[in-house]
Amino acid sequence: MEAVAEPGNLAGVRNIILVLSGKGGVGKSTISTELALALRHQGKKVGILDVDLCGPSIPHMLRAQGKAVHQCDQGWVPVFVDQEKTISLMSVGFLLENPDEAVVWRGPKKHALIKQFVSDVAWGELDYLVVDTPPGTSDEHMATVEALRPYRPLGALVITTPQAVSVGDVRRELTFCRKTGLQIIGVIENMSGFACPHCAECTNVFSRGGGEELAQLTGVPFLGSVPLDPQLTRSLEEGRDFIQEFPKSTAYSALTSIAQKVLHRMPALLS
Ligand SMILES: Nc1ncnc2c1ncn2[C@@H]1O[C@H](COP(=O)(O)OP(=O)(O)OP(=O)(O)O)[C@@H](O)[C@H]1O
Ligand code: SF4
Repeated sequence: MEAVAEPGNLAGVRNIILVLSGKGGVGKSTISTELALALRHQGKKVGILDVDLCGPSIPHMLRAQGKAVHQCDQGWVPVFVDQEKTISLMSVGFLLENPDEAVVWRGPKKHALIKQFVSDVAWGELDYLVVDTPPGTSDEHMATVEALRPYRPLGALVITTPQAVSVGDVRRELTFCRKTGLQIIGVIENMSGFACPHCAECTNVFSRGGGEELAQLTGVPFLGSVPLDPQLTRSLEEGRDFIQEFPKSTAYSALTSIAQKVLHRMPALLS
């Protein structure tokens, strides 16, 4: 049986979720953020590790930009995004002098930071740690998976948009998971239709169902479709809690249903 290591700063973290996508801009950071908020609303304590070194957008989405990361005996203390301290966040965005400056580091420096993020953040007790990764399957993904592999349960959520070109990228992402021994929690289709802010109508701007079809073809669970919702875009822009503010929206139903499926699927990854 595979060894289960639970040392150091991840000792109090009960589940780790890696969020992956084949290409950029499909909503990986959006899903990471909203999943964390949805899990929090279901009473869970959640941490977010933003490993997207070149485009750390989560501090903005959670209105935490400009906050400072402090040091303690165990390493970095993550930033708490709410007063109740139910969501904590660590991002390279907190370490840059100018948050608009691009990270142009070479591979070894990126690897070192990822390793440090995995080992040196004092998360304390967490039900879920959501890890937002850069798009694709780069060296950074290898470094992240290698650093996190000893910790279980560890699973991957794969985000796609409905179009065939994005679905093709996801196929490569699933191959990456299989090759690196990463268990797949499921596939999520984002930007799946346009949810009208005035009525419940959902219009399929692009084709629909590519994510579900791919999940079926590859034997991976399909966790749900999240529509494009202008209220969600605005909430992310303004760093507001969409899950709290729009409980009647189609995107809310989709996101909370996905969070419940994740809660249900995680223990199964141990068996
Ligand atoms: N379901 C949705 N409804 C409305 N807006 C969305 C939705 N999903 C994503 N967006 C918007 O699309 C943009 C891209 O999303 P996001 O930054 O999450 O993508 P990403 O895959 O993380 O990108 P990157 O490749 O830069 O890491 C953001 O402005 C976000 O607000
Ligand atoms: S989506 Fe259709 S029904 Fe909804 S407000 Fe727009 S036009 Fe009206």
